[in-house]
Amino acid sequence: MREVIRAENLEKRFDDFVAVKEVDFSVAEGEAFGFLGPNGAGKTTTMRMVQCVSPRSAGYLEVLGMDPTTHAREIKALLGVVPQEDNLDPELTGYENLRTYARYFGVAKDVAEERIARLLAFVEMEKKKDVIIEHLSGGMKRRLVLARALVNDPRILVLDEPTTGLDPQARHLIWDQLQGLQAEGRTIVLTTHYMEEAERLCDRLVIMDHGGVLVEGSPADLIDQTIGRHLLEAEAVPAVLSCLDRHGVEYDLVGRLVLVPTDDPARMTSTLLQECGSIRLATRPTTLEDVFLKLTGRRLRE
Ligand SMILES: Nc1ncnc2c1ncn2[C@@H]1O[C@H](COP(=O)(O)OP(=O)(O)OP(=O)(O)O)[C@@H](O)[C@H]1O
Repeated sequence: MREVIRAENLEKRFDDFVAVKEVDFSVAEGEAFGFLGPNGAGKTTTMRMVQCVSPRSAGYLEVLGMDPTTHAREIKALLGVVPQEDNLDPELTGYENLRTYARYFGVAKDVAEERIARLLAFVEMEKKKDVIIEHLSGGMKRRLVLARALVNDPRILVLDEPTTGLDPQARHLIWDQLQGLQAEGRTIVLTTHYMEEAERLCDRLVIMDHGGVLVEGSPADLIDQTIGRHLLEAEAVPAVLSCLDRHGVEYDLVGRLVLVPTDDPARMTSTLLQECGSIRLATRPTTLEDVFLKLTGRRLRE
């Protein structure tokens, strides 16, 4: 598959603070690629370099075969950007916001009208297209920002926390729309601190922390390689810990819980129940949150 973004040893410094350090990643055409990490991990800073709005301090970066330092205009014309903060013009309507962008990108008037109508339908905002932005809900604004990012018919869609702050229904709608866009063949690059979003949308992702990349892979690979498919959670009482030790089972202690990776949750459950009597335990699929916890000792959202 053709590579559309490549970063090697990418670095961004603000004075003597290194916000992004020695980051490597590559994005293939048509895939959904994610940056998952807690606040301050360096996700937005990385995205801004890709979007050609913040020059890199060191390293190599190529977007659609071009260097953002020398070809910012050409790259920007081929990107659709959903920034972290909604920056729609609050005094204009949704339709007017889209039309302003179409003019900015020099889209011919008749093409723009047809495209804006199609995009408003796509994000389910036809009925509200003439309402001024400040009278819309957060989810509606987010959908309009997504539609606006598509006005120039971009090859790559770059989204910085597309669903932060939205309720579950609004979030699911955006997820469906992003999956639809990927099915059309567009490349999707997104940042998120929601592990569910990363698991659901991303073919591959990097997990970032403190400006660096911890691991890269598909959600399933990262889970398999770091922990395994299932986790058993039990109270970290002495009877449980000594039972696990007796059986030579590895575990992690997190607060008052013991987390036990297992390929056979039913067997592990019955062993513990037989040997420890009445204890509280549960098994569940491993998540990327668990992967992050395992790698850093911290939760994604603390
Ligand atoms: N213009 C700037 N000047 C100085 N420091 C900055 C600047 N922009 C970002 N930083 C710092 O760089 C680090 C990474 O910030 P960044 O916004 O990339 O994190 P993030 O992973 O996107 O986090 P969030 O999930 O909160 O958006 C933070 O410590 C931030 O304070």
